[in-house]
Amino acid sequence: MCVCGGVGGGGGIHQKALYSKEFCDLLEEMTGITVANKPDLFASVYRDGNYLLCHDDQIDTRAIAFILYLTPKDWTKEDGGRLNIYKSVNEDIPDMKLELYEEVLPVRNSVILFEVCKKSFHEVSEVLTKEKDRIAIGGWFHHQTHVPVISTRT
Ligand SMILES: O=C(O)CCC(=O)C(=O)O
Ligand SMILES: [Fe+2]
Repeated sequence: MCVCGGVGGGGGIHQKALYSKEFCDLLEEMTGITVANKPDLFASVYRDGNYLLCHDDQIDTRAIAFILYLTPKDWTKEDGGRLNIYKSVNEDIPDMKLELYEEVLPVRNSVILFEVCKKSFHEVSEVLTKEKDRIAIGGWFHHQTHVPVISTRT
């Protein structure tokens, strides 16, 4: 499952809101996954020439990944830095053959959420501009109970 949305009202994402029961309940309503209310958080900056190779995010009890883009307002397709989401063609060996499912432009103040699972392959394509930084805040909500990791790729 993969959801894209906007952050309205100029409020942005606050740590307090992310750590609230209300937000976890909303995630559960949207995804059917029960998560703990202590997500890991990270901030990232990709500059000209930076990229992230394809991976599935699976580590420990990660359940739902989220990324909020804080890119300049005028980020375009030509600037690169897309989040490419792949779909697995082979059910039994998920990383054997991947097809591009969606290319997400990191639009300022947009949020993407996706389930972390053995098929959640994605990558960040190369940033192609010297003028703009691809800044984002992201993280992972964890399963409340332990779910064994199938693959050790990250
Ligand atoms: O910045 C993004 O769009 C994705 C980053 C990512 O996949 C990661 O940090 O694991
Ligand atoms: Fe990732």
